[in-house]
Amino acid sequence: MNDPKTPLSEMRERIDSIDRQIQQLISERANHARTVAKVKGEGLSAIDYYRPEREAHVLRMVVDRNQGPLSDAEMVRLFREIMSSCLAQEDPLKIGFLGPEGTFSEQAVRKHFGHAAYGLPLGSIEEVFQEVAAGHADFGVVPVENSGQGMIQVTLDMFLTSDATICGEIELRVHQCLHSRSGRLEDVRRIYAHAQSLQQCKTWLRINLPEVECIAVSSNAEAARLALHADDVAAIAGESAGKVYRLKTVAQGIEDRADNTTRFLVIGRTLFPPSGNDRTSLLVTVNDKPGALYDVLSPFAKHGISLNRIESRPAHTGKWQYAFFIDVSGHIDDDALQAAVHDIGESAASIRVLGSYPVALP
Ligand SMILES: C=C(O[C@@H]1C=C(C(=O)O)C=C[C@H]1O)C(=O)O
Repeated sequence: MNDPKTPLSEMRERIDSIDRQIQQLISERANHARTVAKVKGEGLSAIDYYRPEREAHVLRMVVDRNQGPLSDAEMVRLFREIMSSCLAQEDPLKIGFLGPEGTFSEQAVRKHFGHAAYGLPLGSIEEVFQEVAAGHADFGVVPVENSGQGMIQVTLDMFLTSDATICGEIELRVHQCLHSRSGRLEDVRRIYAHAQSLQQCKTWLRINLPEVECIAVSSNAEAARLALHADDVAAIAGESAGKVYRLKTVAQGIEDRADNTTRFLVIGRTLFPPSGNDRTSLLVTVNDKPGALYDVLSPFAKHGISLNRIESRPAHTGKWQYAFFIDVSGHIDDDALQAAVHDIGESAASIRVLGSYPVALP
């Protein structure tokens, strides 16, 4: 006990022993997951085995059991990666996202599907929808809303013209950084970033770099790529984009709102069963007549369903026709929601269930 190294080496031995057990259990788990996959059918691909509702349930149990010291989000991340590797034993899920590498969309893909999934960087939100529809990607991940700036209209409008379903939602805390080749604030004369990111950092830019020219480009990762070519150019992007393009960080956490969060949707081609804590997205079009919106909303109150969100867009089907994107609590298999959808169908021009999916995990 007098040797100060003894307690340390004892602790390390204990950690080694725990690691051996963890590793053995992970292997055992992977074997079970493989057996489950065999039960579901031989020779199928990952998308046939993948059960988002079961994964959400597994992760909620992880949160319920968690007693620290690691946070719920950390525990969920670790278990997500274990499930990701278990599922990818067959062949990995292919996930389309708004590229290039290093975007917040890619971070959302990793948060939801883990690192064993195959990420397919695509050129635009439209392309993500197209590649999912064509079957080139199993799922797609698209941004839909930012806590400070509201809805991303391109994404909403894609649901008006495509058959995409919604299979999940992801909430990502967005931390913005300023990156450049030199890493020195005094060198910066021009800043590249996605328009949304410039908006999110407006106050910081006004205070710290009032004279600098700000230029909007197609993505933050593209901004980082451009910053590689000159010493007086900086890019606003996430930490991972800075790493991908080997830039130095001039400043971090430069977003104006401390709770800056972007919500992403997982899009696919099918609907999944209930997970126990779900949200349903509906697309309702109405004709221009008195009380149209009242007729859409009153069935939710009548059947005791909580409305989470409503957003209106021009419907593209005719002048002055409107499409309402409505998110409610519950799964479309619930009797109350079935009844509400039936009632709305009586008065609305059309109603479509975009998807029922597990509420975002931490
Ligand atoms: C093992 C299963 O299949 C897949 C793998 C899971 C896992 O590793 O826990 C969970 C759901 C499925 O995506 C299952 O359905 O239980």
